[in-house]
Amino acid sequence: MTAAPFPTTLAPVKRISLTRRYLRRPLGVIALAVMLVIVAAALLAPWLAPFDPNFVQFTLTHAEPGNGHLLGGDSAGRDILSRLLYGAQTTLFGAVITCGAGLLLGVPTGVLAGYAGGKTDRALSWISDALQSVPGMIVLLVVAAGFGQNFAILMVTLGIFLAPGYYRITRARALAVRKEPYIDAARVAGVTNVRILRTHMLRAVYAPVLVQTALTAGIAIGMQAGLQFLGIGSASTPSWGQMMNDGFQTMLTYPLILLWPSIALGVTIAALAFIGSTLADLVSVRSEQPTRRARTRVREALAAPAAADLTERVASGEHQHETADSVLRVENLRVGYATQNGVKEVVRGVSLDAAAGEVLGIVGESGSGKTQTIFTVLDLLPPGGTAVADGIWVGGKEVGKLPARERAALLGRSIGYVPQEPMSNLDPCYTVERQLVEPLRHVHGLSKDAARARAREVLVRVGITDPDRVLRSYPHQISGGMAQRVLIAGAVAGRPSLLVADEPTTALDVTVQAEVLELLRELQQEYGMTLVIVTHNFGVVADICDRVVVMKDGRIVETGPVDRIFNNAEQPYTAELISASLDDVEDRQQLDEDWARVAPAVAAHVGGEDDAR
Ligand SMILES: Nc1ncnc2c1ncn2[C@@H]1O[C@H](COP(=O)(O)OP(=O)(O)OP(=O)(O)O)[C@@H](O)[C@H]1O
Repeated sequence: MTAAPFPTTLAPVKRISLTRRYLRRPLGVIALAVMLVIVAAALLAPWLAPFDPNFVQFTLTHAEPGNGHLLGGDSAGRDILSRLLYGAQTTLFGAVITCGAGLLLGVPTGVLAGYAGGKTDRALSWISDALQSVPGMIVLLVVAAGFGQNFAILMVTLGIFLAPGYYRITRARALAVRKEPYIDAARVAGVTNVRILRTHMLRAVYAPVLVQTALTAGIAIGMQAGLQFLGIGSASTPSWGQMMNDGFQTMLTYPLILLWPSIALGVTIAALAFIGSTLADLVSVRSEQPTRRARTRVREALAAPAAADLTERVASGEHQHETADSVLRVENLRVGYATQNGVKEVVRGVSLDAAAGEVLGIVGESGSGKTQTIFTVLDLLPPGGTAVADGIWVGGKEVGKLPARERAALLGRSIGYVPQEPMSNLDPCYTVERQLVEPLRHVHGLSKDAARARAREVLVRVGITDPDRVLRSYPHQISGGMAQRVLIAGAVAGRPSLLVADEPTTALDVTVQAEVLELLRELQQEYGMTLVIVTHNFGVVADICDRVVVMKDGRIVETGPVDRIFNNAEQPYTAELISASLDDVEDRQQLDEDWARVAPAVAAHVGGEDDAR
């Protein structure tokens, strides 16, 4: 038997370090190598430089390369290569001082402002803004007038002016992390603020700080060269800016004198820019988006015809209705994600359908692939997810064959969606009215007044007694149960033919749960909709479903009318799940043991059906 092309159980998630991910980017690796060569040249200058950088030989004035002087001589008769090597020291030293000052000032204050908020945030942000509004170059020239010979002071001053760059990114990151529940949990557990700042906060900001440092170093090197070009700094310390000044004087007659330091400066700044942009790519959201190649790889693995005859690859589930009679029909759906260990397949050949007016329950334990299945139908798979199917039909139309725009229009008009978390599915920036009225106007083409009247009418229908107040409210002004009613109202307001509800009662308390289920059933009957309800709870299935699909590990274990499944489940796994769900007594281990026992037989059974079809 051929080996399965991908793991059949979920692979453990491996965390890949930033360094390893960086080393996979060729452009970043080249830039880093160039930078390392420049750093090595600077550090080893006393050994690599063939001459003293300030040693003057009259015969070397404006000399062409050759005679032991690889890059020739400058206007004062000094060896250009030696001055370049020592100049690299000055340049990198200046960049380190600037970045150090920026880091020391910007990072702790940014983290503190983001974490503490309130007055601290306002005061520190005011200082940062003020610093940015001061013309830095003028201050640098004033400082240069006072400490012209001491370049370190000048670079520290530059670092102070570049600190707001660090401040802004660390403050924004800390503001976001401060709202995370794990920070609240740490506080409740008695972890001190200083410790939270040192651990959680600094860890959260380190990646953007790395990116900022690469960019700041590039800016610092450019500014430093500019100041040295103007003649600021000690004349006895070789620097690239000074060398450019010298070359500039004789640019037309001896262009090579200007060329060498310009190349050194350009290459160094470009290397830092590439390092910065590679890092930015790796730590930004963009890196979570899979590449086209990765998508193709997943699609090929999911559709691999060579593996089609494997027991693991047959479709599971069955169709009860003709395509023309089905409001929803899914055939052999596979969903996968690219991981370091290959393709992780989370839905493994699911076939199901639902007719007009039918209530279909998709039930299964956590991670069984219920949500991924309906997310594919709704076109809501997260960016990393890739789906392949023999076909998905909504209202008799094969959605996969429609152009993206038509598909969005069809889904928007035909399907209403009730999500799991009511509060996080309402935009806190807009009133309930705006959120109900906008889709009715723009998707369903109602006028503003008609849309408002419809929104009010459905709010009343879902049991909201003061619809005008709720319409005026923002999401935080209403309760969770009311928010779920608002979402149900929004889902049915466009009179869809299919209503999909994903664990619609999970986030609600028990009394509200029963009311919401009752409401869904009433609306389904009243509007004649098909209702597909995703749940892990057989109690919900018993309450409102006509038919049920039982899922485990991305496959359908069993499907049938609710009465039959409850009274005479064919699969022991289903029976265990029912009793665990209703009585809450069976333990998890028992479920797993039963599944391990029957899994091969189930796979063979559904495989046989699939082949026959
Ligand atoms: N963005 C993602 N990247 C990788 N794997 C994912 C992603 N989203 C979901 N999965 C995996 O897909 C599998 C199925 O998830 P799904 O959300 O469909 O489960 P579920 O049956 O709806 O469970 P629950 O009731 O807990 O939501 C899980 O193993 C999950 O880890």
